[in-house]
Amino acid sequence: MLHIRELSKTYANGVKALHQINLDIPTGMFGLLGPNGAGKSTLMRTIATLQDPDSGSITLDGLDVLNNKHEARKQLGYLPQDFGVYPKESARDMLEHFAVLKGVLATGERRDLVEALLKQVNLWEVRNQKLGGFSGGMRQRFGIAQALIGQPKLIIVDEPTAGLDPEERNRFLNLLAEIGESVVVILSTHIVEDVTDLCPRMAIICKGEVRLHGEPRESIRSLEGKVWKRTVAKAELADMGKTMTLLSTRLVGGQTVVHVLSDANPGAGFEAIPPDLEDVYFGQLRAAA
Ligand SMILES: Nc1ncnc2c1ncn2[C@@H]1O[C@H](COP(=O)(O)OP(=O)(O)OP(=O)(O)O)[C@@H](O)[C@H]1O
Repeated sequence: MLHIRELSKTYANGVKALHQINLDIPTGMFGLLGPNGAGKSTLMRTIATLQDPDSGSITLDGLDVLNNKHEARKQLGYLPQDFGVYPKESARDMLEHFAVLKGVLATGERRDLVEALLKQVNLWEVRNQKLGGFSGGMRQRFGIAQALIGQPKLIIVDEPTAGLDPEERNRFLNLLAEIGESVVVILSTHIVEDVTDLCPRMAIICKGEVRLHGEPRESIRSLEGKVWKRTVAKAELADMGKTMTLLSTRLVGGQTVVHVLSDANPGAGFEAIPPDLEDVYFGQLRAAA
């Protein structure tokens, strides 16, 4: 279990990236959802002990992470947003190298570990190919393999599915879900579906603050009967925005479809629809605006 208490960070340029963040994150997949600039990467890097907060604490199964960074690093695996690889190295050689860095020094043990990891992330067949020729999905799965070295209790994955095609994305998320059966996995993303599909618990973070913390299903339930849909002419939108709480506006088959948040029917032509996590997310972003 990971506990984050009152974590705050203001950068030298005055940007308040984290403001008194409190989160409790149990074993399993935890989705950290937020728009660009919300503070997700700052939070991920802070949990990964790569940067210091101004104040606050983080404990992992009782270990004070910020004051025992060396010990904490042994217990965590991190796949950063901009995970770079040496393009001329093979997957196996590079993983061997990471294993050495993580202290797996005995040759036989390391060989067995690398083999097991490559099989786990489904890269065994391509183990001798150069990383430079890997697709985005293969690279991300390789990134997970390196994060798993040392059997970490906590895996931090920062925006891993951006740029992956649907098949690769599914494959990657299934792999994460499998891993999430036994360890804490924090998945930071701005893609709502990633969280809907996978995460029994989540938080929405915006402008450095936690806006919502709980179970996606519960949050969706709290909007039942309050989300309304209508197809509108573009010219109507500006006026609607003045009188109604617009959650989202989307082009569907060439027509603009709006979702509106309202306790009662907001007007002629609206129909009540079952809410989804996107409605929850946009509702929170609007409230934070
Ligand atoms: N080193 C830095 N110095 C100054 N400001 C920073 C620094 N790193 C991030 N910021 C700012 O802090 C805020 C939070 O950034 P952060 O990268 O944590 O957000 P994010 O949710 O990960 O966004 P993205 O999805 O765009 O990566 C942003 O306003 C960003 O511009």
